[in-house]
Amino acid sequence: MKVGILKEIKVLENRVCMVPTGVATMIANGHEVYVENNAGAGAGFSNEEYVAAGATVLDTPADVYQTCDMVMHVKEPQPSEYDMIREGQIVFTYLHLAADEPQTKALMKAKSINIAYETIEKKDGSLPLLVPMSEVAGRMAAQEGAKYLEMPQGGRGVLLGGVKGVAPATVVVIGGGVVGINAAKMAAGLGAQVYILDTNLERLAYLDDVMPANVFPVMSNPAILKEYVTKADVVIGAVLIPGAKAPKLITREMLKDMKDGAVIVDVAIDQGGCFETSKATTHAEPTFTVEGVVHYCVANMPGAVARTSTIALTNATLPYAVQIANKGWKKAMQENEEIKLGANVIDGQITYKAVAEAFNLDYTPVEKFL
Ligand SMILES: NC(=O)C1=CN([C@@H]2O[C@H](COP(=O)(O)OP(=O)(O)OC[C@H]3O[C@@H](n4cnc5c(N)ncnc54)[C@H](O)[C@@H]3O)[C@@H](O)[C@H]2O)C=CC1
Ligand SMILES: CC(=O)C(=O)O
Ligand SMILES: [Mg+2]
Repeated sequence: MKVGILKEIKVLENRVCMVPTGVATMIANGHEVYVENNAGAGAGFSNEEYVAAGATVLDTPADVYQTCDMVMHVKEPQPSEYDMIREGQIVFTYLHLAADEPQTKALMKAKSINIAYETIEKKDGSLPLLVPMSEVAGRMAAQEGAKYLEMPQGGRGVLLGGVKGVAPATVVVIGGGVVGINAAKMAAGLGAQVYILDTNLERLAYLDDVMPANVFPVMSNPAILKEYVTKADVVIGAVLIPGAKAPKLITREMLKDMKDGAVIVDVAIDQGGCFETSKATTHAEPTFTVEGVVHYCVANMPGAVARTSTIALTNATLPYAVQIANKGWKKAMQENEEIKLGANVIDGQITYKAVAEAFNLDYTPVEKFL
């Protein structure tokens, strides 16, 4: 198969979807790899390293889409690419379709085979291609919360860990999954008083076992949410219903009771965000303020630490990319339930239920195509 490595084009997105050692693995499996010019430069991987690994460098994204049977990205295809995607072409990347109707319709129109990293799911319900970036974004969320609490950044001027004789900041994490546990761990390490809210009792029990003494797992419900965001200096949004639009848990009205200069970090923004007032921002202009509350809503947080993130992401994606390339998408899905759950839009039809539901469009089970 001809495999294409596209350069990321979102603002300040420096990750790349395959490192040179990954290219060597693909080639050892009998495939050809085509890399867009300088695709790895932002993460510190030169064209020369890709060529040494056996890849061919192509000038433009159009060349990559034109040449390859499967194209890979980190982030979702951007509008400038929609018309380049070819019928029957495999597109393997994060898609986050439930938050993006224009992209969903563009991929339907393209009749391509769109496999989303974020809905590939193991038997135990874990999301192996989301986990590494959730670890990064969770850890970053505590850092960003600390940074935007500083007065020059618009925050209320509270130091996360406090100092002797002065209480630390209160951090409320909504969602105790991978993002949540990583955010809580970092905020706790800096000395904050951390509350981690989830609706899954088993998960709360686990968090209670593994979290340090300054992290308090709490069963979430609307009344508890209202109470805890009111006392928070930082609120981190980290909920997920796989593949679906994030539930709006914090309303504009609730912000009015929050402290002036408090900070929201809505990590769930890639799925639409869990605050009513969230809208996606970029690393160039990460924040805005509503009702006196600073909102940080960057949909590609790990792109800011591209070196760490690229290596962590490609460690996880490569084995799946190799399987899809070796077997073709149909056989890969027939033989591996995890990859089958990655099918979001196939040949013009939506094959992931939560995406169809997000836009009230028809759902077609992927089995129809296998
Ligand atoms: N902005 C960015 O750059 C990035 C965003 N993300 C996003 O962060 C979000 C969280 O991802 P993960 O932690 O990996 O998911 P996860 O599946 O590990 O955890 C989600 C948690 O939310 C909980 N939950 C669901 N509904 C809830 C509710 N109503 N109230 C309280 N808790 C609830 C679940 O029980 C689960 O423990 C996802 O949308 C993911 O795509 C991940 C990486 C980067
Ligand atoms: C998961 C995701 O949205 C990211 O890594 O950018
Ligand atoms: Mg994202």
